[in-house]
Amino acid sequence: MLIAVDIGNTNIVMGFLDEGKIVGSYRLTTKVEHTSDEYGMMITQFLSLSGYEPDDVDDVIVASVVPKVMHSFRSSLIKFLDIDPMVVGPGVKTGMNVRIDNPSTLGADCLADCAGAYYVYGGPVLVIDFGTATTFNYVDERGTISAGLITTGIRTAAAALWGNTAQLPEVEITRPDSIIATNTKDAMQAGLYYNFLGGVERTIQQFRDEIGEDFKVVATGGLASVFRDDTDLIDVVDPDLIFKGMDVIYEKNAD
Ligand SMILES: Nc1ncnc2c1ncn2[C@@H]1O[C@H](COP(=O)(O)OP(=O)(O)O)[C@@H](O)[C@H]1O
Ligand SMILES: CC(C)(COP(=O)(O)O)[C@@H](O)C(=O)NCCC(=O)O
Ligand SMILES: [K+]
Repeated sequence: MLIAVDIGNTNIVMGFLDEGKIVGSYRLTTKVEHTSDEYGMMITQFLSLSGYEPDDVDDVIVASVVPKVMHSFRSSLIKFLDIDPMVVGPGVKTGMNVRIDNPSTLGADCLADCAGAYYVYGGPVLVIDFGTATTFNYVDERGTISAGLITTGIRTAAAALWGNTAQLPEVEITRPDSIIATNTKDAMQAGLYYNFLGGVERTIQQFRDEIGEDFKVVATGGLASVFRDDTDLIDVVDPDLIFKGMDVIYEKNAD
């Protein structure tokens, strides 16, 4: 079995892949202070929840955008699974052609998302990752990543709102029943929801205007399903996209 690990700024998400099929996925809070023993305990518990033992794990591939966490996580894999993981980054073949100013600066998660989208859904495809940040990456029909946008995550933006105001509470990011908001909570929920949805739709539209070819839109990330029922500009929501990308990348590099 292959374990694919996405170390994001808010969550570490682990996918267990048995012959390319996702047989389990687990989410934990990204905390810089976690020790390798704490990670090791979580990994072995998740394995056992899915009916596996450490010995069943053939290899691990990691895509990390949090270098500090990467260190203790890697140590935990060495100590508990006796595996030094493959790390998505410079020197690892992805089959993608990254045509931005400095290809090595593209986030490993964005790269793996793009590989997943390209190999599973085909190009051209616009890949949107709704995580701590919201990212848009464009992949053409030949697998060239030619543009990437980064903006605030929905919850990150919302947290800045309640974090910088004395009287605004934390609210759930969810579709409001109506835009006719008449109390603080509803006002925030509808304001955040429609403002962000509009921004996402306009961003997709701008790609359509400037690119001049038809493309699919695939969304992933912890908050990808928020707008799912409210826009026809997103074709597919795939929460496992990054694992699919990492599986392809793993196969390209395994001897
Ligand atoms: N199972 C879930 N369903 C819906 N939203 C989730 C889930 N887990 C996490 N989230 C939300 O998604 C966001 C994290 O998304 P994620 O793509 O994991 O971000 P990152 O990769 O930046 O860590 C957080 O705001 C979190 O509250
Ligand atoms: C843009 C990101 C912060 C997104 O991180 P996430 O929301 O997945 O935690 C991450 O992909 C990153 O740090 N990228 C490096 C800069 C770049 O991609 O250009
Ligand atoms: K992510």
